[in-house]
Amino acid sequence: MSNARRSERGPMMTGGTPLRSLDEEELLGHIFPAFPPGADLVVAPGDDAAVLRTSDRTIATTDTVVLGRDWLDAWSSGADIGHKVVAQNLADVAAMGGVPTGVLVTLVADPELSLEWVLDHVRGLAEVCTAAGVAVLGGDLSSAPPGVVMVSVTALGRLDGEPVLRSGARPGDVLAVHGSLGLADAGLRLLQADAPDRLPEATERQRRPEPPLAAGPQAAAGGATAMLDVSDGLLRDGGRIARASRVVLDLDLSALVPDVDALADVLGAEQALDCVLAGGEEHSLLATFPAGVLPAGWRAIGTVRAVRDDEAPAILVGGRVVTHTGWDHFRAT
Ligand SMILES: Nc1ncnc2c1ncn2[C@@H]1O[C@H](COP(=O)(O)OP(=O)(O)O)[C@@H](O)[C@H]1O
Ligand SMILES: Cc1ncc(C[n+]2csc(CCOP(=O)(O)OP(=O)(O)O)c2C)c(N)n1
Ligand SMILES: [Mg+2]
Repeated sequence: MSNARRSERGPMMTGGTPLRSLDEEELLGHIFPAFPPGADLVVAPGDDAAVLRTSDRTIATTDTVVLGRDWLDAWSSGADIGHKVVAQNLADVAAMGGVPTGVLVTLVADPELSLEWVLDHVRGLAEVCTAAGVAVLGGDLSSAPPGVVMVSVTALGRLDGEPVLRSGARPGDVLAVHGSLGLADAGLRLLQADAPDRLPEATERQRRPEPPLAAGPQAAAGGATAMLDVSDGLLRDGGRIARASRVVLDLDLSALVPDVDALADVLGAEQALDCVLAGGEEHSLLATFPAGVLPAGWRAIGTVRAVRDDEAPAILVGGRVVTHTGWDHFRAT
């Protein structure tokens, strides 16, 4: 391979032991010891499939990250990516009102990828699983063309009550958030500007989202009528609740001032507002609750009202339509 081709691949693939020097069994022999034991794991990884003791209703979700689309080698370590891909999956389980129980992990990689990156990656994902009491059930390995690395995680979860859907918001409900808004997008912008140290909290959130997992089942038990995690931006994800529930969500801009202020010194007021309204990858939880029942840790950021004859279901800011769009994988902007 030419040096030019190697340098395109970046440090993940240019130092250490390339995966092509191992066979699959050897690689799995390195990977399995990193996984947490898992109290409900009846058959651990290594057989044709794992066996997990679980509830009678199981939540299932999957999310994938791709090098160059979801992270750059220069920004994130293997452990960061392990943390991120698991956290974003567990956030989807929490957003249904469930408790995550297990994950399956598929790594598809250029054989030049280093074993050291993979082991760091496995350590990062095992850390999140251990902290959340989640078992690693297994996964798959496959090779990929030059420069390609992707990790796909499938998460399972237990549902103790009723699932909280996107479609249950009712006029008169309060719109509330648990967690920060805009930090991960601010971190992305700072990484893109090669200035990650200007707001370390933001770059850390971009690298390692911290979804409030316990707040999902807490919200479900506390009467949440609709819920999701903010992965594509407050307005875009809020719009999904509005359309599924056939209501109008009206954001109260004054409730978002602390989020904007936390970013404005570094990014300026306009970009800070953009991050808060449209920033993806935050994985905070957004939910609606009947008025007067907001559980601890949730803060009201708006209201839910009926759709008028002359309008469609939508999310508004201070009663007005806004044009910030949020993240979309396919649309060229
Ligand atoms: N390729 C696909 N095939 C089948 N279902 C899909 C596919 N991609 C997404 N979905 C489903 O569409 C819905 C929305 O997906 P997505 O926007 O990724 O949700 P989230 O933001 O919660 O991860 C989910 O129910 C998901 O399972
Ligand atoms: C190199 C790079 N470019 C762009 C982004 C920004 N980005 C990637 S995915 C995404 C949105 C969330 O991802 P998605 O797969 O849509 O999550 P889901 O909604 O399925 O949970 C954003 C803002 C990034 N993190 N890294
Ligand atoms: Mg998804």
